[in-house]
Amino acid sequence: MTEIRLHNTKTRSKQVFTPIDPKDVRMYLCGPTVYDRAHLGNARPVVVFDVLYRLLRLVYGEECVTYVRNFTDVDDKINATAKARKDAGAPGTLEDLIHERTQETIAWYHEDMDALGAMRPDREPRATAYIGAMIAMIERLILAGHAYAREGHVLFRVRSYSDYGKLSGRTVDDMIAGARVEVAPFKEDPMDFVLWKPSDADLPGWDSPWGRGRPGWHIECSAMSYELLGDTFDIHGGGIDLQFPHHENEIAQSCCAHPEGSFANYWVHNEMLQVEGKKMSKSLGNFFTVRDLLNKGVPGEVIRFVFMQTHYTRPMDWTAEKAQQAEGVLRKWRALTGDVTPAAEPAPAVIAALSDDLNTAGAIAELHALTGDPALLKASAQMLGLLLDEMGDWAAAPEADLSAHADRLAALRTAAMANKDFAPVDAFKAALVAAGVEVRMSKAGVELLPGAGFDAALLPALG
Ligand SMILES: Nc1ncnc2c1ncn2[C@@H]1O[C@H](COP(=O)(O)OP(=O)(O)OP(=O)(O)O)[C@@H](O)[C@H]1O
Ligand SMILES: [Zn+2]
Repeated sequence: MTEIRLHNTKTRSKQVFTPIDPKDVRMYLCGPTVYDRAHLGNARPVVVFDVLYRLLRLVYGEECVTYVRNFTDVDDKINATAKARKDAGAPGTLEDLIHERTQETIAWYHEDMDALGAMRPDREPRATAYIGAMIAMIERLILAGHAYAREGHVLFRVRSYSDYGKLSGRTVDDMIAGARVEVAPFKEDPMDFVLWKPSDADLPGWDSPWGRGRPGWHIECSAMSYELLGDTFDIHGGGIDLQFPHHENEIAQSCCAHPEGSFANYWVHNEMLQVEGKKMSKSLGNFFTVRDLLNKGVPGEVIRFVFMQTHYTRPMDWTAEKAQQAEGVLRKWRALTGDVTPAAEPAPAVIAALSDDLNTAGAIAELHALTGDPALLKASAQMLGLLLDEMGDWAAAPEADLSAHADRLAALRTAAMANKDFAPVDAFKAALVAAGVEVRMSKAGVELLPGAGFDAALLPALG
């Protein structure tokens, strides 16, 4: 059987992956909070873990892998968007509007992630369907002395769990010094975190032994993974931004509520998609959505390809240039493999690259070597979620012929050199750029290339 190696954050090393039960390989990924469209950064873990899911299914068998990714559908940000709609006069109760918002966001999420060629996980639990399981887990924690109730809140007693901080390699004292922790009067210790909190009368809430309230974010993943995957499972994934405190807290809760288990054996974290060196995030406002790109005409397959060119443990930027190169390669491969029936198995070298801690860039390099064997190329690319029929043959649309526009721009430039009036050149060039054309002007001549957001309908008239 193919040996898979994964970088395990827990041990800070690349390890051979040995499942607990090869007939039932179990993976949990922290999913989105469903209050708005996913930005491009949110899509990175989806693609990374989709590649891992596909690999696990190939190695262990399609029926032998369970992949769970949750939807966090209880959150202040969701409430805020629903409230804004209500204030703007939308009909229905706040509860209706919250439900409407989460339903709509989940549908968008599916649409956008489907477009990236990501398979749907086997289970996609919504937090609101597991409130009972969360309450049960919190009760166990209180009974075992790992949590305490105060003023309608329940808090996890961080100092009661001696392994706290192991995943992220910090001591509790470092964490207190380094993090801005909320010092609330009901906390025994500033590090303690919320398992349950009271809810305002007009916001979603559930009856509990501690009054009407709602769960903290961290307990959601502990409860849902326990219910669906058990007290010990194989792989837990998420963005590196979640390592502390979210994952640290998940471990503390799960291991203290179910000391008979060890929670997740392998922790796999993807690095961030960045914008000028900073994490793309809603709070920094430096984001664009997957939908923005798709609407600009960037095929989902191109987005996926660009992601896979960088190892998941490295930060990466999105650039139009990378998208353009990816598009060029995919067009070529799609033309080569169009009607070809894929080979029965992917190339061993592609599987070997993926098995080596998801070396997707290495796997793509292997694909480049397979262009002489279209059937094998197709089977191997499909292993990576590329060249799939269900992604639609976007590459069937011919590349735009921009030669007439290039000639026109060259003629305008020649005229401008003579009469020193560059305004017409600049205007024509700006119109091309607005249509998504990449304009390269040099002494040698004018070159026009359709960029990632190219739209032929916006091309300027030739006059
Ligand atoms: N820039 C990024 N690059 C890669 N992964 C990211 C990035 N931003 C968020 N993620 C991941 O996206 C997933 C969904 O996260 P979540 O819904 O909490 O994001 P969010 O709160 O909308 O994002 P933000 O961090 O922008 O506020 C998580 O696994 C998280 O690690
Ligand atoms: Zn989680």
